[in-house]
Amino acid sequence: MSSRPNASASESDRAPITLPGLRAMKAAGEPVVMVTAYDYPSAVAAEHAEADIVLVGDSGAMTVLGYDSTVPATLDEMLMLTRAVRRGLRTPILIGDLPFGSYEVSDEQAIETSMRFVKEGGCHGVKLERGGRTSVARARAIVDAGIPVMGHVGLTPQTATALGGYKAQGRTGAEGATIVEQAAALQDAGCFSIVLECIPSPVTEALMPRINSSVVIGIGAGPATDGQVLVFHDLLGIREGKGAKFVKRYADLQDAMDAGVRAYAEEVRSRAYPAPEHGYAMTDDEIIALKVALDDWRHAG
Ligand SMILES: Nc1nc(=O)c2c([nH]1)NC[C@@H]1CN(c3ccc(C(=O)N[C@@H](CCC(=O)O)C(=O)O)cc3)CN21
Ligand SMILES: CC(C)C(=O)C(=O)O
Ligand SMILES: [Mg+2]
Repeated sequence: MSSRPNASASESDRAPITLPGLRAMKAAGEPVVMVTAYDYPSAVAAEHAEADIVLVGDSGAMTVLGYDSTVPATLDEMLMLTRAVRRGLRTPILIGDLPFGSYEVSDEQAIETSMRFVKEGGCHGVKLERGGRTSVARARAIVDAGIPVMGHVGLTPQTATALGGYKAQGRTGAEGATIVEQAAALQDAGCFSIVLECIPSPVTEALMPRINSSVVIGIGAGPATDGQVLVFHDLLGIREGKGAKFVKRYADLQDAMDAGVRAYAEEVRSRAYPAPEHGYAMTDDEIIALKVALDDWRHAG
C-alpha cells in the first residue's frame, strides 16, 4: 500500500498527528477535530482543514453507496473507500470503521479484519461499536495485536434496530450510567479514543471525569467532550435522509451540485455547450490531408 504524500494535499507543513499528540491535546484542553471521509476529494478537504482524525465511517454505506442503513456495508466496500481516502491524506490519524459482521464473531475475526484496514487501507487504527462484554473483549484483542482502537457508545447505528431506531440513548439515569460504565470499560480495554453518539449532555458531563486516558469525541453528545465529529456530507449539506438534530450545515453542496448538473444538461440540450473554446484545433494543411485520406472532397464544405 503506497502512502505517498499527495501533491495537492501537502501544501501545509503541519507535522503528522500522532497518538501521543492527541493525548497531549486532551491534556491541554485543545479541541480535537474529527470528520468522516469516503473518497479522495473528501480526504483532501479534511487534510486542507487540518483535521486531526479522519474516519472512514460505515456511514459511507448511506452517504456514498446509497444503502438505507450502515448494516449492509461489507469489508471489501469499506476497504475500497479507505484506500481512496488514504491517497488524499498526509497528516491526520486515519481510522477505519469496522463494518457490521466483520468483528463480532471472534477475536480472531476482529484482528484479521483490523489487520486488513491497516495493511490494505493504510489505517492507523480501527473503530468498533458498542460497549458490552463482546465489544470490550474485541477491543482488547485488537489492541493486544498492536492496532489502536476507537470505541463507540450511545447510539450505535449497526444495532439501531435493537435500540429502537436512530434515537438518542441514555436518557434515563440508569441508561446514562450504563453508557458511562461502557465507556470506562472501553478505556480499560485500551481504547485510545471513544466516540459518544447522540446522548444527553449531562451524561457526557458525568462521563468526562472518569475518562482520563481515552480521547472522547462527541457527535450529538454536547460540548463537554475532547473533540467533535460530523459526517462530511451532513456538514456540507449533501443530503441523505432526514438530518439529525446534532447536524450543523456549513454549506449547501447538494443544491450547488443540482444547479451545476442542471445547467450543464440545459446547455447540452440547447447546444450552448460545447462552445468553440472547448474544442481542439487542426491546421488547414491537416484538414486537407484528412479529407484526402478519406477521399472526401465531394462532401467537403
Ligand atoms: N449522514 C449520516 N450522518 C450520520 O450522523 C449518520 C449516518 N449518516 N448514518 C449512520 C448513523 C445514523 N445516525 C443518525 C441518524 C439519524 C439520527 C436522528 O435523526 N436522531 C433523532 C433523535 C430523535 C430522538 O432521540 O427522539 C434527532 O432528531 O436527532 C441520529 C443519528 C448517525 N449516523
Ligand atoms: C458518525 C461516526 C462516528 C461514524 O461512526 C460513522 O460515520 O460511521
Ligand atoms: Mg460508523
